[in-house]
Amino acid sequence: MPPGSAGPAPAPGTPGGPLTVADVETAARGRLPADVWDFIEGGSRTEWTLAANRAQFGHWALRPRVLVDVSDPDPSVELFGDRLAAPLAVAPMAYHELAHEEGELATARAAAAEGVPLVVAAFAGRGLEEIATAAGGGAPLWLQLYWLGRKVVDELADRAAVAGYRALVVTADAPRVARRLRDVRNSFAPPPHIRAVNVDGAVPPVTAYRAAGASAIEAQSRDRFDPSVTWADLARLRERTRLPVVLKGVLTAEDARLAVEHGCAAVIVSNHGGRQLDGALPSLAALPEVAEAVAGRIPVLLDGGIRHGSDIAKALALGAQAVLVGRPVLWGLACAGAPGAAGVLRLLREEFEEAMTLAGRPRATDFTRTAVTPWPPPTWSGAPGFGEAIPEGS
Ligand SMILES: Cc1cc2nc3c(=O)[nH]c(=O)nc-3n(C[C@H](O)[C@H](O)[C@H](O)COP(=O)(O)O)c2cc1C
Ligand SMILES: CCCCC(=O)C(=O)O
Repeated sequence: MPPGSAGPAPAPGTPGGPLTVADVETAARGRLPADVWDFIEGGSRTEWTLAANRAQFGHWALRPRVLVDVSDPDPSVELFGDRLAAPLAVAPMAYHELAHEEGELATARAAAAEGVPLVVAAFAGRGLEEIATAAGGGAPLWLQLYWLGRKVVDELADRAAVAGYRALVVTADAPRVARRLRDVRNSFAPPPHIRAVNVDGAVPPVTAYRAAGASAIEAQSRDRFDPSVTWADLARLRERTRLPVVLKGVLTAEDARLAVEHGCAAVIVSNHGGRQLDGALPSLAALPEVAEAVAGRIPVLLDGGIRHGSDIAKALALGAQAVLVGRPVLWGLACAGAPGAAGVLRLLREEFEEAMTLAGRPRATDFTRTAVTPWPPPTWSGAPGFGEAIPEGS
């Protein structure tokens, strides 16, 4: 049990429980050791991109339609042959046991209860087969991969296929883990009982890299991530596996086009939650150009800063078919284990359903480009226009 806590906090949706994702965040903070909190919450360097991810949602406003029959809103969407209860998935995050002792097993149960995919991280603390058992077929599982050498990647891809995973997610924005100053100041390393069991043997445990004034996670990545990989390696993996290959960490039209050309089944517009290239554009700002370049050929997903149902609506309107949510799921886990994480997912789905109903857009696919407008309008002096051309002379 995390220090300072006396049993589970109420999960969202229970009487007296949190009403917003921000409430869950506040409750989680009091339940986690300071260095773990910093690792989860933090971004790289100045944390500009981390803040910009959130701020960008404030630069778009929804355009509601009225007198539309919204008696039966349906937030579900289909991805890779699976029907999802909402256009929502759990983003890959290493070491869920930092938030709760049941780790990814609890998250898998939460995702299954809510009918949304869980992207299991290569650096999960539980075996990918036992996570599949915990999900019990209720949630599609996708496996995230880092470039840890061809042998490790191939083995993980094969195990995922055998265990019934539905997709592979290749993270492309991390040739190494960026410098995260909070982790450096805290000399952060996960405690020794938390191990990346799926890559154990191939990669020395992260605690082996523990050093004063350094992040063990960054040090391990510098030692073991392969920064020489290119599109050719992605193409090779795609040819080798029968699972759809999703590329995570795309922020430009150029890379989106290359992803389509190299046979990716989807792209995830992401800056790794502001944890990799500091100064990179906010993911919502990159979404329109990626969606335009992809032109409907493959699904476009987005993560980074999703904290409300209306954020999901805005992302869909700007070209995403679904979003992934990261930190809030760990906050839910920290508060109340599986029910806490499920509560966060349910809260986001319910908020999204409310947005659908009140915006007069009863299907997820009704959030087209006309469902949002830049805010403040680009013609206002001082408004930068965020992704829209500013008219001459304005
Ligand atoms: C604690 C933590 C660990 C993460 N670990 C991974 C990882 O192992 N692989 C990966 O591709 N992304 C990882 N990410 C990034 C998430 O997949 C996702 O891009 C990001 O958290 C989304 O932003 P959000 O937290 O604002 O929702 C991690 C993020 C956090 C907060
Ligand atoms: C080697 C684990 C990396 C985790 C990660 O990607 C993150 O903390 O953002």
